[in-house]
Amino acid sequence: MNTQTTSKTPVALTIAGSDSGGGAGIQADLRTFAFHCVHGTCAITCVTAQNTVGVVRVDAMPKEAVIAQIHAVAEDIGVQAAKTGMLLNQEIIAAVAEEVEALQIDNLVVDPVMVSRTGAQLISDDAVQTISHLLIPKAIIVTPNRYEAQILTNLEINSLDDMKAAAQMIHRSLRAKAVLVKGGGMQESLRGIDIYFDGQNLETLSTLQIDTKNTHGTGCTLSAAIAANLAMGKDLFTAVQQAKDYLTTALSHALDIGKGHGPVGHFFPLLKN
Ligand SMILES: Nc1ncnc2c1ncn2[C@@H]1O[C@H](COP(=O)(O)OP(=O)(O)OP(=O)(O)O)[C@@H](O)[C@H]1O
Ligand SMILES: Cc1ncc(COP(=O)(O)O)c(N)n1
Repeated sequence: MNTQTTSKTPVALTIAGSDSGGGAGIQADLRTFAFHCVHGTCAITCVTAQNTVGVVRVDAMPKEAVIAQIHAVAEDIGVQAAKTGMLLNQEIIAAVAEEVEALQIDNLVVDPVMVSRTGAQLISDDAVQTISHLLIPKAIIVTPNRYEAQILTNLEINSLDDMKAAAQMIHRSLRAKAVLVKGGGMQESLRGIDIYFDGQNLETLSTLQIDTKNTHGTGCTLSAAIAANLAMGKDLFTAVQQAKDYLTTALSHALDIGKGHGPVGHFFPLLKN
């Protein structure tokens, strides 16, 4: 028996909430890391009771517990890249921002989970301010959806030009190193088109539009795939492009489970047909 362990295994950390339905949050992130051959570690910020129809209940972890999880991973295993998802409240966001600064985690992908695809705000106004001012400046990239980009900029976003203006404003006024404004919440002709801006390059990333109601976990999967690619040492734009390809394939293999929006499917590398 070969007892050697694999050396130089890339490690990624997700700091996010648990989704009991397994479609989004920590569960989607760890699955995405695994399908990139990246070892996944996690710091759970909150536990949601949710399914394909909606969120029934959310219980926050104490901020000390969140920090202890990050510490335990960082001081022993090390972290090549991290992503944040649902951070829930101001205390957790501020503590996470302080910790990533102290640990000098440079490859930090911030998915600013604030508003659902349907436009409902998921966190308090205070928490929005804390994400904007404490966390986004520490990110290598921030990935707002349409509504999150609207909140971060106070712009109405209805067109591709609006998405571009928002990406540029988030870069400039919130000091985000790079921005990906996602188009999943746009009208049908723009769905699946994302705008990338890193201060120099303004790129439009478009893919096949997938006609499915099973879109739960798209944002989590995309940001986790970016973090996985960064953990493997890819440059930022390549990491984003390849993550987008992964997400599009996962979306085209989405799982038709539950009564609502089923999760994107990650099993495609294992499927024969
Ligand atoms: N129908 C679709 N076809 C192809 N790509 C899509 C489709 N819907 C969303 N996407 C892509 O999914 C990714 C996530 O975008 P979205 O705007 O849905 O983010 P989100 O709101 O954070 O996700 P979620 O709906 O999971 O909360 C983006 O790359 C977006 O372009
Ligand atoms: C615990 C948790 N985290 C994040 C999301 C958003 O998921 P997504 O934007 O990928 O659908 C969610 N529904 N639940």
